[in-house]
Amino acid sequence: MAAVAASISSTGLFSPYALARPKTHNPQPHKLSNSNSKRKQPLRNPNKFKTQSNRYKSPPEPIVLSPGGEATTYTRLPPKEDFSVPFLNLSSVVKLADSALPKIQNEIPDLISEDEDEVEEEGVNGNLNLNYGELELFEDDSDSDYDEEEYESEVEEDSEVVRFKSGKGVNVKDRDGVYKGIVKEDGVSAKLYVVDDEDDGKSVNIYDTEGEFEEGEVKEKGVPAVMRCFDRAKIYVKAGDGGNGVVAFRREKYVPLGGPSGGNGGRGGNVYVEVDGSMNSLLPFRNSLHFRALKGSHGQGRSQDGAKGEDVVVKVPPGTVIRQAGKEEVLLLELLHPGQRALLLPGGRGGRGNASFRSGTNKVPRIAENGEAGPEMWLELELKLVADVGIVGAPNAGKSTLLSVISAAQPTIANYPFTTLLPNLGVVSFDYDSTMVVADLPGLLEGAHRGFGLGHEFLRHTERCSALVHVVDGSGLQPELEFDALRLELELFNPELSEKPYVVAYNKMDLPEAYEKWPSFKETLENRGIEPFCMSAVKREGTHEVICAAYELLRKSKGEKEEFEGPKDLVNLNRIAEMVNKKRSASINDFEILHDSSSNTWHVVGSGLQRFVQMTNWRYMDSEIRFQHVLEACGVNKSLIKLGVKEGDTVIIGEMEMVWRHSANISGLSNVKKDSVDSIKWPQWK
Ligand SMILES: Nc1nc2c(ncn2[C@@H]2O[C@H](COP(=O)(O)OP(=O)(O)OP(=O)(O)O)[C@@H](O)[C@H]2O)c(=O)[nH]1
Ligand SMILES: [Mg+2]
Repeated sequence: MAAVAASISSTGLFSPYALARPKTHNPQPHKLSNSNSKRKQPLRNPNKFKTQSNRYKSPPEPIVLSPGGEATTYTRLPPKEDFSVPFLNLSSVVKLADSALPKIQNEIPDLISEDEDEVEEEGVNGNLNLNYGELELFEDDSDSDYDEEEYESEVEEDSEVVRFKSGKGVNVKDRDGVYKGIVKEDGVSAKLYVVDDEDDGKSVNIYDTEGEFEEGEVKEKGVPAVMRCFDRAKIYVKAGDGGNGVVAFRREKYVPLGGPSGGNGGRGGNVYVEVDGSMNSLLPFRNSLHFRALKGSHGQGRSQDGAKGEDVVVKVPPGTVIRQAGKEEVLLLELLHPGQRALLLPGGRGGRGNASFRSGTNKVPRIAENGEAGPEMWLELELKLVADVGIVGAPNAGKSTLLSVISAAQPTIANYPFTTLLPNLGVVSFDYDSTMVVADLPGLLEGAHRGFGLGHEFLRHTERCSALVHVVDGSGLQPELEFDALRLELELFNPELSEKPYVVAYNKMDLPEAYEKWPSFKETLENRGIEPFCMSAVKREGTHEVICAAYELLRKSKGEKEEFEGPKDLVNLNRIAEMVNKKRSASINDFEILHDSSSNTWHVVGSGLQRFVQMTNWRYMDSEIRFQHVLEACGVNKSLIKLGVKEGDTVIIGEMEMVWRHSANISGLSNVKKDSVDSIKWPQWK
């Protein structure tokens, strides 16, 4: 400790470190590979940065709810260009029940006459590098707004390779007719054999892969962007930096030697997360994903402290789960109830002005601190619906119709699969006290557990439901098989789901084909100990019984849960902020030294020390002296010497890169002019 100040006073060098400059101030040599690359990036478009300051002033707009009386209906069709699933060619629609249909494979030879051999050779039995076998592409030609120019597929004459352009979905199915996903990205290429079917003028395309489709890829691409954003979002949050403290002295008539009067910087703004009951999806985060709280103002002369930076509040819908990006397994927060507010990131502390450094031994301190940098992080948000009962079933089974009949919700109903892309919520009220929230979920397909169709995106929503209603389309070919396939999907996705209590509702009883099959369906299920209900959702017959049975299950399961779990602990919503604060208050004495012998570099790592370096304002001479003093006091110098640091080695602490110089009398460090060091008392580092 003594030697440092001694050598400064005697030699005028900053010893043991010469060249003590922050890395960012020193553009030449000693730049290390791990130096902050962000700072080196040139501003590509400075205008962008100007507008960003307004972003956090306008938190995401809540989605306007469609009128639904007492019910909350969450139907919101995404912008047209964002999805392409609903406009399927009906002839190519796949339902769970379609597994019993004659396979499309058998139809192909009829459609292809001359090219049959070629198809057999290259297209069908060719080298398909896929796990799930051969695929078939069905172009989306039922879209009335179909724009030839927008969707250009270049067919190269000899190779028949088609390159897709984005903005148009092409549905991919395998030979069993099972829907696999959508080609939606630009430039995905596939080998197509385009064969015109003269009867209806449509074309049939048989797919041979170019290798672009990986199973995982299909899943990601298969979900239109709007749906990926509906219940998942990645956002960036940053708390405001603290304002800088300043060095100032009081100068006033008749007040000689007025003393230091530099004010402290203001604290940076905090980042909060708040549950907004009027929101129902994470779609607003599609357009705004950076949330930055404002920086605290700098201190001023006359001991004026800077103002606090403005906070930013990120509004999320109820049922949002927050994780740190890249560490998905660690759940940070779960926000369920409207009005809940969590302090996520506390703003940086304001730097102290020179008035705060005044002490009995140093009455004219020429030192002030930088404001502390506000913490920042990327967060993964995931929305899990908070519904009591989930309606599940194959596409087109009548799930939305059922919801529209039992609640005031008005979901879109239409005679094509995947009408429902976003879950709809409806409130079913029996009387004042007994209500339940029912979610109509998008149709399930075989393979949903592997992410096909709307797969994972929506099965997840059923996780929170206490009971399920299985709607079975009675007009399908084999309703029993459809039901079994659905149960299997749920089980494969999550065995816990299949253990939830459920009601089976056999729908479309008004249709003769459904009516005829009802006795055999009922018998099959009864033999397995399940009591199915029959109903006609459009005619509102039998729906009341179904929903009463679901309510009964819900009541029972809620009672059991309470008995089992007991009262829930109050959750500490400010957990993350506490973690940040704990890290901030890490002692300056806790550090580690890493040595890179190839470049003779020593890294001193410790959050307390790094924070100290970041807050040191190098413009002031006294800051550098204090810096040396702190390094000595917390034992960095001693440790380095002990580890064998050599003259000329590079030492890196946080943003600082320095060169080590032994002082002339290194061996007598602790004995030299001890008094001269202790004569200046620095305020304790906090
Ligand atoms: N005849 C008859 N048709 C019905 C009945 N229930 C629903 N439908 C029809 O079946 C079609 C599909 O109904 P939806 O309620 O949209 O089906 P869904 O299960 O929500 O379909 P997706 O959202 O696409 O998964 C519509 O044309 C309805 O009119 C019923 O009880 N009888
Ligand atoms: Mg629907």
